[in-house]
Amino acid sequence: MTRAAVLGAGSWGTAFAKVLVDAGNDVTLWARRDELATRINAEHRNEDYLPGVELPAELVATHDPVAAVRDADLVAIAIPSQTLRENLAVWAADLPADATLVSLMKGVELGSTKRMSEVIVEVAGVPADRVAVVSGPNLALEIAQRHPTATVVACADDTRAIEVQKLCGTPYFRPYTNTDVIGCELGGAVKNVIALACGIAQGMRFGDNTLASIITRGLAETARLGERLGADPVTFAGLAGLGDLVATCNSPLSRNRSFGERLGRGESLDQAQEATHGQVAEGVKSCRGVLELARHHDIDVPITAAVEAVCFRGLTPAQMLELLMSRSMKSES
Ligand SMILES: NC(=O)c1ccc[n+]([C@@H]2O[C@H](COP(=O)([O-])OP(=O)(O)OC[C@H]3O[C@@H](n4cnc5c(N)ncnc54)[C@H](O)[C@@H]3O)[C@@H](O)[C@H]2O)c1
Ligand SMILES: O=P(O)(O)OC[C@H](O)CO
Repeated sequence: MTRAAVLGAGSWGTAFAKVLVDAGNDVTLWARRDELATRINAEHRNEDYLPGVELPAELVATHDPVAAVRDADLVAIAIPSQTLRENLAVWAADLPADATLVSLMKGVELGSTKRMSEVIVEVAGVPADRVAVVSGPNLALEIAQRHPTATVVACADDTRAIEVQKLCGTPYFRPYTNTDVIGCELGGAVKNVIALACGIAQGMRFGDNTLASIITRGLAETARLGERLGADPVTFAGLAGLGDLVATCNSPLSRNRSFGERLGRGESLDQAQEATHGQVAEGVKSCRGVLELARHHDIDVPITAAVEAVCFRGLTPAQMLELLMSRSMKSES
């Protein structure tokens, strides 16, 4: 039996740990709070993050990261992107030498503008082909409820991607492989920002045409930036691109879309933040990282820039829509 560790017992870490148990692995879940680990072991539930979901009795939770990763063949990480560097610096020395490290996170690091797999390579001191990324239309609660879902396992080493694919495939969770790590990761990080924009439009009570326009033009700016960074443009038409955008931008379960909706209704950043009850809306931080990255490569990302301006520069949602609609006319491509 394969030993797997999942570091982070929030919505996605817990749901992915459940997937790994259902796929037949021996899984330990690390929780930041000792009290949560104890509760998961006693009640087989994680109500704050996955309400109403019964977790498998075989899933073991611990507050001790060393115990969590001991002898693990696969170590998956699901914590807020901006905390990865500091946490991994503590965990790195105890990671088993040959384990595959899997990023479940969707963000861009502020300051360095690095993708999460790049941060893992740097901080854990491992070769890039030992790091895989899982990304796609993967709303945690739906997966925990076993709704049929597809995803992508991206790794520069195709053989390793296939191994991870086998380890996390279940009758309700269908992973495809891809060697385009840049495209898959960027798709996941930028869609959070586009989902904020969709939420803002939703909060302003605009309809489906507006949503579809933001989704499609959001995909265009993601692909434009991705191509410049070396991604395969085809990836953006796949699960980690279009698939994730459609799911996140349309779902009331998305924290990013809900956060945007509050901004669109006129709430402040602090008010919207408070309403997340500590859960992460990655797009709020990543919009700055993505914008920095795009500017560094001289790529135009108007929706990302507009979202960043609403979050941090006092632009109102009405001004944001006006700004986007009054840009100079151009060809679609
Ligand atoms: N929730 C989803 O549906 C989903 C799906 C796919 C990917 N993701 C991505 O997975 C990552 C984790 O998201 P989530 O949904 O599990 O978030 P979450 O907010 O539900 O949980 C985050 C977890 O990280 C812990 N945490 C918070 N601050 C921390 C810190 N400073 N150090 C260590 N741990 C800390 C929390 O205690 C919690 O257990 C994000 O990058 C997100 O974009 C989420
Ligand atoms: O709830 P969100 O907005 O973080 O989105 C969750 C997942 O990334 C959807 O694939």
